Amino acid sequence: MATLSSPHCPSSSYCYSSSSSSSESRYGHPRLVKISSISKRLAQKTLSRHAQKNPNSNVVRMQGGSMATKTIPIEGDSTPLKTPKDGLFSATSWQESSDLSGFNVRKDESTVSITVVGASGDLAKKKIFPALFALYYEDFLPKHFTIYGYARSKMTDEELRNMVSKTLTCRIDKRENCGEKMEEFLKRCFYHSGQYDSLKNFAELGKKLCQHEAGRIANRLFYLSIPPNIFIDAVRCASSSASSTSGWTRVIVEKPFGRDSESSAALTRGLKQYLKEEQIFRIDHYLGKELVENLSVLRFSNLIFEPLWSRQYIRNVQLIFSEDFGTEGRGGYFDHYGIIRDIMQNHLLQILALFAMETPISLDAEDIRNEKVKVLRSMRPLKLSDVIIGQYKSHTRGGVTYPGYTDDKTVPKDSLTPTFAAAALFIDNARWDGVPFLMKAGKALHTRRAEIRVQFRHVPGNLYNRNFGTDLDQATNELVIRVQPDEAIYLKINNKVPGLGMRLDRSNLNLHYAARYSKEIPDAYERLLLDAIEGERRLFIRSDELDAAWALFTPLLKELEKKKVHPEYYPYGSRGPIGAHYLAARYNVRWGDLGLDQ
Ligand SMILES: NC(=O)C1=CN([C@@H]2O[C@H](COP(=O)(O)OP(=O)(O)OC[C@H]3O[C@@H](n4cnc5c(N)ncnc54)[C@H](OP(=O)(O)O)[C@@H]3O)[C@@H](O)[C@H]2O)C=CC1
Ligand SMILES: O=C1O[C@H](COP(=O)(O)O)[C@@H](O)[C@H](O)[C@H]1O
Repeated sequence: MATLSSPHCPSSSYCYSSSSSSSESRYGHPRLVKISSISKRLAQKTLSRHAQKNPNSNVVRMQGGSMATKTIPIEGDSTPLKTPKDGLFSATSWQESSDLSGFNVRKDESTVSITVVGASGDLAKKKIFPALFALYYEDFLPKHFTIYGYARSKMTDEELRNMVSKTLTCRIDKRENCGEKMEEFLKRCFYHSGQYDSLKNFAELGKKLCQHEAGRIANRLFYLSIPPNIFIDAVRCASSSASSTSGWTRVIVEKPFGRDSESSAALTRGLKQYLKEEQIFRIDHYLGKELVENLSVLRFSNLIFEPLWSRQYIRNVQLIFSEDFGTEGRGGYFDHYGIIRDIMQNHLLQILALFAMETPISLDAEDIRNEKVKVLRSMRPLKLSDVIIGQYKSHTRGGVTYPGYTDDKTVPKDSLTPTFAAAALFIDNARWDGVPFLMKAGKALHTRRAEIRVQFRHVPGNLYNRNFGTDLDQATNELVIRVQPDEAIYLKINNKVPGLGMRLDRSNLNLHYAARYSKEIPDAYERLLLDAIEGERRLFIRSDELDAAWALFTPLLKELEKKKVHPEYYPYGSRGPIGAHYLAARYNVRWGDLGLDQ
């Protein structure tokens, strides 16, 4: 953290300070690194992957287990490091030492301690521990790692393990030794009970972490899986009492990052009292989804897409999120935020930024984030007239009654909080001038899906126009990127129906992931946790991105609240409010997900 101090680890003569890690990201590009801050295994894996991808690179290549001493160029570090004969380590010489727990350890080895703050909660159980196990199972965690759960609830290590074990699963495509792997993983999970605002309790945690780190270079990752009103307390205490003195300290922060521009800026200021920006990993788990990450690959590594990626060929872009369940169990949280803050201002806007940004100078995190900020700052703040909001009401179908939003006991009966919203957004730059970007997000709808739909313009002077009748929209090409479920990328094209006549239909060129790839798609949290461990920031939100995102939505959110705009009610399990169609029609758009041939 900004000031590194931990009174509990005895100071090491091999104290090594680095705020970033690993020489090479999994994404195959160099970044600011200190090689000794990652484990040997992780470094070897990373470098060998780089070597495969970049056969001409002068980054050191591994040949079997043996490797001659070679120079590794480290960006941002003028002193070339040497690699010893049998592996990849820092320039410090080999040392054996007797550590706190009496084991012999090499002081130039590193370890990662991951503390899940709020370990007793829903997200920790549902996502964080399973993702950590998946990383362990796939051999992605460093050799020396320890996981700590931290929360106020009283629990023993064994009770934490028992709780965690209930949500761990093994890869469907790789079931070997699953039980054994779970046992091994659980043995490396521990629990410490403490208050989020107690320096003393965090210091006790720090002491325990030191024991596990056993004199190695200690890297510490704190995952704040707690309500946002206690973020700053937890960061203050972790920073003062439990940060690393010898390696890096990073903090993953979960959304919501405030409710508007002001509260978000206050949160950022609060965090930056104790952390540097590069230590803060603001998570938006949609950025960790496979098809969202693939957006850049699709655009920038295929000749056929990028030339079409502008107002010249694209008529509109649709970003659609729907869930077929309500706020069940999370009504208390949700009522304070609503769907615009919960989904649009972050997940959908992040996808939009990746979709619409200009080509970054490189794949480096800062270059990508610079382009995202530029596109966000080129957008017009949302106008109330370009937004419609809805709220689900109770509905009975097939003898089953589904509850309305305000039937939830934690939601006020007169709540106006939107559970559905549709909006038209515009980017005022040369590439996208006049192209509507339509967003739609809702809970308790007829289906669960997240997708990006790109509708192209009509073919000018189309020779086959008369085959389509009067509805030319039926003949436009549409590219669909289905983020979930059942990941797919398909392009709707016009095609001749085989036969002697000349009948055309619309068919799909379909890349269906389940059919094409046998490997199970990792959960977004796996990718993001691994990135945070490796110091890769491209999928995390930088503070200026966050400011730009809030600047777009804050005036609208304030107006909705000030004017007490009433939502349009829609039945649980329906396709949402009819107002969404009128909004789209105003811009000459039809929602692609509601067409006949989705
Ligand atoms: N759950 C989800 O699907 C998602 C959650 N998030 C965000 O992740 C974070 C964690 O979410 P989730 O696990 O659902 O949250 P929980 O409400 O389950 O809270 C996590 C833990 O924090 C402690 N806690 C809860 N309320 C308070 C309080 N008022 N004061 C002090 N401690 C409290 C509890 O632990 P104890 O009492 O043991 O200390 C609880 O187990 C939140 O910021 C949430 O917005 C983001 C996306 C999705
Ligand atoms: O961040 C959130 O995301 C979930 C949806 O995530 P998914 O990965 O299951 O699609 C949403 O249910 C929740 O309301 C929101 O806070």
